[in-house]
Amino acid sequence: RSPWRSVPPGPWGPPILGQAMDFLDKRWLFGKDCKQRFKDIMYLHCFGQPIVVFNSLKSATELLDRRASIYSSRPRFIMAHEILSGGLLAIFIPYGDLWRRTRRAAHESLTKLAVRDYHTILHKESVLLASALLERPDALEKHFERAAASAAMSILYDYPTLETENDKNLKEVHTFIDHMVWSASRTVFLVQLLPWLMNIPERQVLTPPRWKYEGRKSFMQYTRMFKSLLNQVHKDISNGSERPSVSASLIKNFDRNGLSYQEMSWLVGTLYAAGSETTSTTMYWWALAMIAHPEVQKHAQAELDAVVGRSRTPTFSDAPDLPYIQAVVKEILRWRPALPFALPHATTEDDWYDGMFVPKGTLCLANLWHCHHDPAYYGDDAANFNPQRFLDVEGKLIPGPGEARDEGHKAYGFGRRVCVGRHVANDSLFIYVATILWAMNLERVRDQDKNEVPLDLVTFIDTGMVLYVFHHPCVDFYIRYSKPVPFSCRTTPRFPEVFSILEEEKELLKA
Ligand code: HEM
Repeated sequence: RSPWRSVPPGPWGPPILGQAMDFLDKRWLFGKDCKQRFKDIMYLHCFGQPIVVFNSLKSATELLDRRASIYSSRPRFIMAHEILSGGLLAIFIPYGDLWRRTRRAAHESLTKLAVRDYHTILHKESVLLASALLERPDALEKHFERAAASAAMSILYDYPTLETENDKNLKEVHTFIDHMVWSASRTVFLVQLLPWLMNIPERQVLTPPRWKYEGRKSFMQYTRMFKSLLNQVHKDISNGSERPSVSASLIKNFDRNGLSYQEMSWLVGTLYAAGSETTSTTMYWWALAMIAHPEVQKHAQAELDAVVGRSRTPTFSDAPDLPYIQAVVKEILRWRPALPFALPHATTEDDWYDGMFVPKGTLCLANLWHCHHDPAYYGDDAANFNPQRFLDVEGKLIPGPGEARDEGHKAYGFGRRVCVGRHVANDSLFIYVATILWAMNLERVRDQDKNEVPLDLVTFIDTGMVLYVFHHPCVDFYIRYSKPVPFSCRTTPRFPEVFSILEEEKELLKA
């Protein structure tokens, strides 16, 4: 059976051009009729690049999870990965020995058990976040960004808590992320289209390729930055004054990891790049869900009052008794996955699926947005925010549906490339959500006439990290972080002692 059969012709005439144009108009990807139009799996052969889009959990998990041995590479990101990052950016490393070594090292530092070492950091950040939200609810997004950045820097480098985002090192790391994302997402570099340009030597006389020279120069500059952050932890280890951090654990296991110092420094830098904005974006969506669904807040707060009480903030030891809060975290990752297409995978061998040929080098995208809103898995209310779907009649957590049984969603991706930071992410989201809801009510802002300002629950905005999907002069198609249209909210403390308890805990956690 020809793979083309699964793709209806587009409105622009000849099938190939029609499909390409359809692909450009990416709104349909998020649309309700996506599956009706394109079935479970969509195959596109566009300007030499085979692309597969999975529109159902069944096909995505069948290939990306169960056939992970051949579906776990990444497409080439020549400028962002190979030049700017010297081939060391863990999220884009192709399947092979280097990826295996970096993945193993990252995994060992971020297991469910290892992440417990960072619970104090996360607890402290949650208290700071709650205080900041009570003081200045108008800067909602900024507070989530600061908390995620500060937690990530502390967990990765044992960095002191960041009061603002004006820290010099943090700014440098963000400059790198912006540079990397920009060069990964646009057809700004001809080399992405014509990879043979990589063979032009940097120092030849006629037309020296400045992009290559500049890229390599930036790589050296970023390497110095990541190494200097790691050096600080190294010094602390030598003085015997180090505290738990991912860098410390990597340095101590240096011999076993088989990673060079440079590879290690880039691995930790990548973990920051991968973990910071995903977490803050998810929190931003969560705040939107809370003000749109006051009944969910009430339910969660009743659980918090029963389990935690009103004399202290929630802690990680409360987690087993807070199933509704855990369900809220699962639901937000399902309802609004921060990366609606996860990250692209690439195949390392030819394959067949359901009578369709998937050639080696195919770029594979899971349409998580659609998978997570599929009524076949999540019922008729799949489009709604409803944490109850993860609980049984007694209020206990239940496994997710079918192929999503582990987490209840696939927001962390698939197979061997599944998000290595998911335990940190889950724990961060849990404690932030629990502490904020314990401390305050989040409400919709009202205008002068006391009317509720409408919320846009679906629209995406074109800011934030951009994911490269496909480069071509005619088709510059890329998928972005899903982010809500900016909104603000009002916060009110739930009871008078909230401020004093938060202040006390801040002091305690400082010590
Ligand atoms: C809510 C927060 C997060 C979300 C939604 C998220 C989502 C994802 C997704 C969808 C992928 C791609 C998986 C695939 O290719 O199938 C991924 C990969 C990755 N994530 Fe996360 N992530 C989050 C937080 C974090 C954190 C906190 C860290 C680090 C501490 C992290 C580190 C990574 C790394 C290193 C990869 C690349 C794995 C590889 O290519 O082998 N992520 N994440």
